[in-house]
Amino acid sequence: MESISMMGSPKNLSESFLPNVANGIKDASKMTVGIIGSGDFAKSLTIRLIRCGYRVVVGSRNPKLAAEFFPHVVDVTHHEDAVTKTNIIFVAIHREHYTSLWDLKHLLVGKILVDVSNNTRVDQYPDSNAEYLASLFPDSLIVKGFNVVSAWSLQLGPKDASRQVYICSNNVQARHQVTELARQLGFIPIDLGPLSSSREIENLPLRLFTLWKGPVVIAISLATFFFVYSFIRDVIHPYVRNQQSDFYKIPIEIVNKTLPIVAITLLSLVYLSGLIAAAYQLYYSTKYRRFPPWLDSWLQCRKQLGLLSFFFAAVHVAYSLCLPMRRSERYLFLNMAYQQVHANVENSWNEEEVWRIEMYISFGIMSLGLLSLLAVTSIPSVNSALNWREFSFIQVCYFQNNVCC
Ligand SMILES: NC(=O)C1=CN([C@@H]2O[C@H](COP(=O)(O)OP(=O)(O)OC[C@H]3O[C@@H](n4cnc5c(N)ncnc54)[C@H](OP(=O)(O)O)[C@@H]3O)[C@@H](O)[C@H]2O)C=CC1
Ligand SMILES: [Cu+2]
Repeated sequence: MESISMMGSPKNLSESFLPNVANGIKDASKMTVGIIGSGDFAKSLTIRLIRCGYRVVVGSRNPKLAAEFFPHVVDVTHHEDAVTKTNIIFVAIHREHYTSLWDLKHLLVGKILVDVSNNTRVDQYPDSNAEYLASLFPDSLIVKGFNVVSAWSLQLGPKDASRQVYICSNNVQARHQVTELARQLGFIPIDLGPLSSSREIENLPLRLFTLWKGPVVIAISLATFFFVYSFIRDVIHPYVRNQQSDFYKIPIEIVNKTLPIVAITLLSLVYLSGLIAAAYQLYYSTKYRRFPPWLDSWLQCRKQLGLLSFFFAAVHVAYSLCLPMRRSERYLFLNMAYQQVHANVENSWNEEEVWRIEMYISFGIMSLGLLSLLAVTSIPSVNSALNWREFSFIQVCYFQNNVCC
């Protein structure tokens, strides 16, 4: 697989555009990177490259028009001109337009073409976009990469959380050079080997989205169910039985009753999948048996379930903090005070009740604190900064202290 020959001049290739790791970013100013296309991705990539000290040449069908949207230091020119000026070219156009580059075939021999394209559906075409590009330009060195970052996060710069880029190519040297370029741009490149991995890489951004689908549907269903349940129990039931109108409870009290139940149910789903997986392994007395598909996908979306649980818990806290501010609460309080005066009760302090509420609030705040720790450690950049022991310590800590109001 690694045998595609370097048709151009390999010596030239490695010397001309990528910095020696030891030379670092300083050398980037001498290098020119080409981009075909002048769309959103091309613009954002250009900005990132310039910030990191690279020179950029953009190839467009209409350079005059396109130049207006690029910084003046960028050389915006025709496709032919652009590809002759550099050895590494990002193909920032959609798959359907790859054939429009056919006439440049002789100019692209031995050059690195980086395919950044995405599809709209998983396995949309029989071959991956990168493999298709490779079939059109068999004498070029095709590298797949950068498709998992959005144009938006490209512009935001290296502080943004989505820093991982997956890279693959049949040519080891080309792969290495694009990997190094990604690193210079502040990304964390992940080498996925030969070009056959490109299908997987192209499906990644689409799959990431599907990981949220199930948990979001579950959260919405749970929220609807518990909202309706609380509504019937706390509003409809007193109304039917005693003609007592408690409809004012709908926007805050009923919602605030639903939120923690959903949060705790989602969190229990996170841990339940792990327990079932452990039971499954114990039952078959092996770690090396594949989980059934439903359990597999459940295990994969634990992080999303956990983050949704955190979301519901955080909103619940905000609602709870607002409870005493309500006018209804004030009326109820005044009415109670009046009744107390009427009944000639001077002090209604109930020590047991006081302690119960104090503990209840304290545990609630504590569990939110731990849940936020759990949520923060699930962010990839934080997660990768923790070692295995630190991570499992936080997990166990939470599991043992988990309480809900
Ligand atoms: N936008 C994003 O966030 C991301 C985009 N991508 C990928 O990057 C690629 C470009 O995306 P994006 O910049 O958003 O797309 P745009 O539609 O914004 O731009 C595509 C560019 O392709 C060129 N083009 C359009 N039609 C043709 C044609 N018939 N023949 C040749 N060139 C044509 C145009 O450049 P000109 O007129 O100058 O020739 C146009 O600016 C896609 O493959 C996409 O999947 C990947 C990750 C994220
Ligand atoms: Cu609570």
